[in-house]
Amino acid sequence: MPRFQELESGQPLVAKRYNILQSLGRGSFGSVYLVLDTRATDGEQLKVLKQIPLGDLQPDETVRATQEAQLLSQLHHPAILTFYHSFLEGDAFCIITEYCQDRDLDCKLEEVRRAGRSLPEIQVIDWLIQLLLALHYMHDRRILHRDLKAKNVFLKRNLVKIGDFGVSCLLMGSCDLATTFTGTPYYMSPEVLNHQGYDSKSDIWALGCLLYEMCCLTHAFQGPSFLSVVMKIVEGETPTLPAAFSADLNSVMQRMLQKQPSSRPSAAEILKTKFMEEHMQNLKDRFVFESSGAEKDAEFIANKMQSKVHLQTLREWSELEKMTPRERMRLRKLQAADEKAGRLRKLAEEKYEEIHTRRRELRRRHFETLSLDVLNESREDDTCRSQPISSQDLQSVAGSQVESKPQLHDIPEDPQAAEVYYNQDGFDSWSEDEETETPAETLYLSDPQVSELEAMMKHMQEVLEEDLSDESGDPAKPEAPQSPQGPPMINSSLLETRIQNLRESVCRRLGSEVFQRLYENLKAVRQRRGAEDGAAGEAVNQAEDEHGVGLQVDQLLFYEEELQKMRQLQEDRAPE
Ligand SMILES: Nc1ncnc2c1ncn2[C@@H]1O[C@H](COP(=O)(O)OP(=O)(O)OP(=O)(O)O)[C@@H](O)[C@H]1O
Repeated sequence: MPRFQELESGQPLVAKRYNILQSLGRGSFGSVYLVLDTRATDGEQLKVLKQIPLGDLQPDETVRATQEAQLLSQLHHPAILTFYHSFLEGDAFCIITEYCQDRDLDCKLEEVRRAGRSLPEIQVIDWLIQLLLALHYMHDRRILHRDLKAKNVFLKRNLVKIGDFGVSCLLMGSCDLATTFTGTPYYMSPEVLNHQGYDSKSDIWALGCLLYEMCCLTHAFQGPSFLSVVMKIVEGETPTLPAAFSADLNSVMQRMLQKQPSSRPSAAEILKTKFMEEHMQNLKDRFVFESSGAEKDAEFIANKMQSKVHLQTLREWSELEKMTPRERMRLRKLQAADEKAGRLRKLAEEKYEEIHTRRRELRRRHFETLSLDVLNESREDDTCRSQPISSQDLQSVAGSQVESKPQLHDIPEDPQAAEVYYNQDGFDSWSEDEETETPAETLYLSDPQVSELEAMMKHMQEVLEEDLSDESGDPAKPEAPQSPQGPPMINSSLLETRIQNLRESVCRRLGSEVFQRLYENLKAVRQRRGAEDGAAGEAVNQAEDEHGVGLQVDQLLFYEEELQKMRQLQEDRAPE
């Protein structure tokens, strides 16, 4: 199989349809590429290809991973990264997912941190609602995420999408194992660290950590060593949000970070609190506003109104001039356009009034800051724009699907050229009949974008109408997810690969000599188990741990110890 890195345009397509455009990066499981789907029929040509080397995966495990991947492709939620399909190509397992051009939440938070800013509370809540809706949808279907973290939340036109749902399970061969051994410890719950199993409440814990991170731009539980992070999670105090955030939001986060899983609310219970319901209603209104194209209507109307002013100027000019027959003909045409502009103006005034009434209503619902354009900071003054989705972004993303309209300043002064402009501008094609319908110019969002908003609104409406007290009695509802039963299926060869990858990555960053010293040092600290945290922290500091390398080495040692324990368990269970 050709290495994907070598594939460029003109090279063979992957799976006979995907053209690799660029590399997006490397994660702990494999490489990620932006691809062009040459057979896309859904308007989403850009997709993501995740290529995971199979290593020593056994054939039956490969089949199971493919089956599970197919299951994931049947999940449809606007806040869950769409999983299109998976296939085997040479020595790699490939997954095709939706592409999120605004990258992941980890990058976004880093950007905000570097700029010395913070996220406004309303933005945090907008994202929290979407993430809770996604978890609610998955938990209802007895599916757990198990690896929720900022890096697995993607941003697309300011909507959030949880990615890598179940992917770690597909790859580790066991969800229990996946939970313990995927990436970072920062989101691990006390029950996972105490080996008490993972359930839906552990996903809630991880989301609580993420909520803290969105507000404070640092991890909820931090420490200089892996062990110190673990100790804070298991025994430390529940963190509090800074005073800049509301007491209601702080209380939501603290409930999500209860040490006892049973004391944590479910996603639906959080969404059903008065505080969250109000925000959901508010978000729903803004989505209605966006998807109806009302924002673009305003721009359209403004352009048309100014065109009318321009027509008057031209008419006055022509009266002053001695007109040739050709110019008179032109004037007649302009007058006809002028009359149409008059009718249009009337329509425009009505539309304007409608939009302003709606805006006033939105503001009334404690929504002062319509323009929290986190993704597009440059448009700070544009307070009329509703924040979650900017139609300018959508237009640029939709690219060829959306025709750009001529701007007012493009109107030529020369009457002949102006005539061409008016013809292009659609005056002549605007029939009386059409005036009563929605003009084509209001269709600014592409179908997938509108349906995404509509789907999100539908999910919010469902939660708003849901009666939680009915939950237990409804036989049609799937049961809440349970902790996995029975002994975990251990795929030690994949785990070894994971450990090996981690080791190589740290070695590359530190150099093998420094790595070895740090490794031995931390190992000695870990072996004196009861040794206080400070000792491990000190050892880590010796490696100038600004990028968390020491923490990774500490984590590597933890993995190795756990692997040993699991091997021992396997041996004990093996038949004589
Ligand atoms: N669907 C996607 N849309 C846009 N960018 C993506 C998408 N999936 C992954 N990426 C980007 O590709 C890079 C690698 O992603 P990947 O998920 O493999 O690893 P990771 O999240 O960085 O680490 P880990 O494997 O430990 O979770 C990241 O920069 C991520 O933002």
